[in-house]
Order: sequence, then C-alpha cells, then structure tokens
Amino acid sequence: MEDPRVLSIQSHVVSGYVGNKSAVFPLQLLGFEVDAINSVQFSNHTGYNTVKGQILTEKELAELVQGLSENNIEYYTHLLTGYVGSVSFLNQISSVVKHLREKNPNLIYVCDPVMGDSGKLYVPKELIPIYKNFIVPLATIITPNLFETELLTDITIKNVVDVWKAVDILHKKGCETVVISSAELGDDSSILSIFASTVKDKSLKKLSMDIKKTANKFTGTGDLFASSVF
Ligand SMILES: Nc1ncnc2c1ncn2[C@@H]1O[C@H](COP(=O)(O)OP(=O)(O)O)[C@@H](O)[C@H]1O
Ligand code: PXP
Repeated sequence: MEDPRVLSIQSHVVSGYVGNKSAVFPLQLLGFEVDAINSVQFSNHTGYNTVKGQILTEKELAELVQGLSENNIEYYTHLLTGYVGSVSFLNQISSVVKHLREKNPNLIYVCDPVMGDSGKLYVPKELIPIYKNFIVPLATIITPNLFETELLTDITIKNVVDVWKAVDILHKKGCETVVISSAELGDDSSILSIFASTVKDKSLKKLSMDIKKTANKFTGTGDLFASSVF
C-alpha cells in the first residue's frame, strides 16, 4: 500500500481538543502523514460562554489548496472534513474533493457531516440539502450521529430497523461506507450504539456495537471517532 497521507480540514482550538486538535495526533499514531487546514482558529470550543477567534473563508481555503497545487504537493490518499459553518465553505469543500480526485482518483474522502445532536441543529439549515445532495454522494465514508442520519435521509429513526433503512438510503446516494457514530435507541440510557455498513463490489457488510456510556459529557469525541474509522 502507498504511504497514507491525509488532508484534514477541521477546526483548531487554542485550548482543549476538538477538530484537528482531536484528530491529527491519533492519525499520526496510526501511521498517517497528516496535513492540516484549520477551518477556524478559536480560543476554545463553542460550548464555553465566550468564543474568540478567526474563521477561514472559502476564498482562503481555495488559496491554500492552490498553493499546494502550484508546488505539486496536493497528492493525498485521504481527505477528512469535520465541522463546517457556512454554505460557501461547504461548497468550496466539494471543489477541493473534486480537485484532489483529479490528482488521485482513489482518494478516500471521510466526511463527518456535523450538523447537530439530539434534535438540536447547530449549523445553518441551508447546509442540510448540500450535505444530502452533493457531499454524501462524493464521500467514501460518512460518520453521522443518529440525528444527522435523520437529517440526511428524512427518516425518523425509532429502532434498529429504521437505522438500516436510513443506512440503505445513504448507500443509494453513493456513499460506500456509513458509520453511525452514536445512537441512543431503546430504554437503556447507559448504552450507546454504533452502526457500520459497507457496500463494495455488490457485497454488503454490516455490524453494530453497543458500548457502555459514561456519565460524563465529552466534546471532541465525534472528531476523534471520525479519525479512527480510517
Ligand atoms: N458518554 C460517553 N461514554 C462513552 N463513550 C462516549 C461517550 N460520548 C461519546 N463517546 C464515544 O465517542 C464516539 C462518538 O460519539 P459522539 O461524540 O456522541 O459523536 P457525535 O459528535 O458524532 O455525536 C462514540 O461512538 C463513543 O465511542
Ligand atoms: N469544532 C468546534 C470549534 C467545536 O466547538 C466543536 C464542538 O463544540 C466541534 C468542532 C465538534 O465537537 P464534537 O467532536 O464533540 O462533535
């Protein structure tokens, strides 16, 4: 196998661990060479009372990729994207995927379609149709949570049968591997479920896993999770 080389486009925080701060070091430990584009540089994650910092514009993202391109250093085996806060930035990400695939048609695009959790949307609602119609079809692997899976499929998920129905819709949109990062179904609130499904060469492989939920609430675990599905 060729040397794995990832471009990770995610948030940077000065204090704490979300986005690239959660993903880069674990990927390096897994043996990946990681190039990082920081989509924002914030003082801390958005769960704090105040957040200060800068947001990278789509023009600046395009400029960074152009710089790599002009030096012929934009060959990647993998692209990873996480939280995106605007329509224009998300549209620019689809251009980046297409550009990197011209360079490497086998590029694996791992997309965490971060939109919300537990019924609460934390990105503009205009991002939903873009993820649904343009990003999911470009992605090789997606890692939505249960709420994001509902948003991407227009299905209300109440049980495991609904989960697999939704996963099937996502495969039909063109995504090879779907990994639902966390789902709370059923009565036992101490259990978190993970569902994964891959369609390759007409063969379908599915797995599900229950894990014990700790009482703590973590931030950055979704980003760490997405970096571990490679
Ligand atoms: N309270 C928790 N207890 C145990 N594991 C957790 C907990 N919260 C998150 N995780 C781990 O982090 C992974 C991603 O979950 P989560 O952060 O909820 O994803 P997302 O950000 O996509 O909603 C889970 O699959 C699980 O392995
Ligand atoms: N990026 C930023 C700037 C955040 O504030 C957060 C969570 O608030 C995340 C990414 C994603 O965190 P998680 O991995 O918990 O979904």
